[in-house]
Amino acid sequence: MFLVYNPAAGGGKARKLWMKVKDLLERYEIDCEVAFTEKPGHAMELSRKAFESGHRKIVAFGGDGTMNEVVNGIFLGGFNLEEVTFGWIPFGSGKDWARTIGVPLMIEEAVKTLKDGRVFVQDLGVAEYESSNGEMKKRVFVNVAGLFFDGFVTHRTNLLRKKNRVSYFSRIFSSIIKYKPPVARIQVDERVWEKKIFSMNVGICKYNGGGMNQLPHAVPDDGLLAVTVINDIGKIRILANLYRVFNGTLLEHPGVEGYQAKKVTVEFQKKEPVELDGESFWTRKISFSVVPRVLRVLVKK
Ligand SMILES: Nc1ncnc2c1ncn2[C@@H]1O[C@H](COP(=O)(O)OP(=O)(O)OP(=O)(O)O)[C@@H](O)[C@H]1O
Repeated sequence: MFLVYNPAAGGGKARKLWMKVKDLLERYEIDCEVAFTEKPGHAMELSRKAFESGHRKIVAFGGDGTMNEVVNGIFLGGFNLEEVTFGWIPFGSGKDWARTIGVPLMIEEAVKTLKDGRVFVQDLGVAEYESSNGEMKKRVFVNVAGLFFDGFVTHRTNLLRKKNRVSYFSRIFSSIIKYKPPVARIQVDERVWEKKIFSMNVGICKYNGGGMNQLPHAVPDDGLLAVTVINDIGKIRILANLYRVFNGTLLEHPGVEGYQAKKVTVEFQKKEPVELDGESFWTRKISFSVVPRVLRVLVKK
């Protein structure tokens, strides 16, 4: 087994937990090679190298961003994802992927799952987008992608030096005030619209932003992308209905549309921030598709 350990996860708190994780790995007799990430993007390189040197069980310690990089390392390396079994010890602000698929959120139980868990095979999201120099790029996502307000707020929170629930929620509120919904052209399978949208998510799983249920209709292994479109219903209504992302009733609001689709394309009039599993970048055009049941993940029995 190969462990990619992100010491920067959880605002750097992960670094202090290494001895605890090491003890747990020994206690559960899990034999593994470990590598620490040294910079953003490094987890991708480490997982690709682990595959090349023969590892087929690749595990990460970190948040959704670390898992995203570990999976992208294998996918963008051109290797067959189905040959790998991924494991995850979730840590950090986003344990959102874990919430849907059943990876334990507590460290000890997550370590134990690496030993005695069962394999769950889920779909994989694929994003193809125009990069800043006009080149088309491809990246996969394991959990949720966010556009419009979701892309904007993720971009702004990623710039925060100190990340905790208070700074995160104050960023959400200040972003709601600041955000100006743009007009965009959206295609969800055969349906096409050109309109102002407040926020949009495309995902394999349900949660993002640290426990917000943005895609209550997502089924991780149905071969489809779940899509939520929040129309431009006005900031007062947005604030008054914010509770719906916490109690799973988002789609019950008449201003919110839910779809299941195989292909989604969004074209903005100018570059806008978009996020994939919490990692943000700017693009003018992005398409999403899905590879059904290809990602093998260890989850609780
Ligand atoms: N050694 C490092 N120093 C700084 N950043 C790193 C390092 N290793 C990895 N990273 C970056 O840390 C970021 C956060 O990782 P991850 O999402 O797993 O944790 P997190 O605590 O949930 O993150 P966040 O709170 O930033 O959302 C990723 O963008 C990753 O590329």
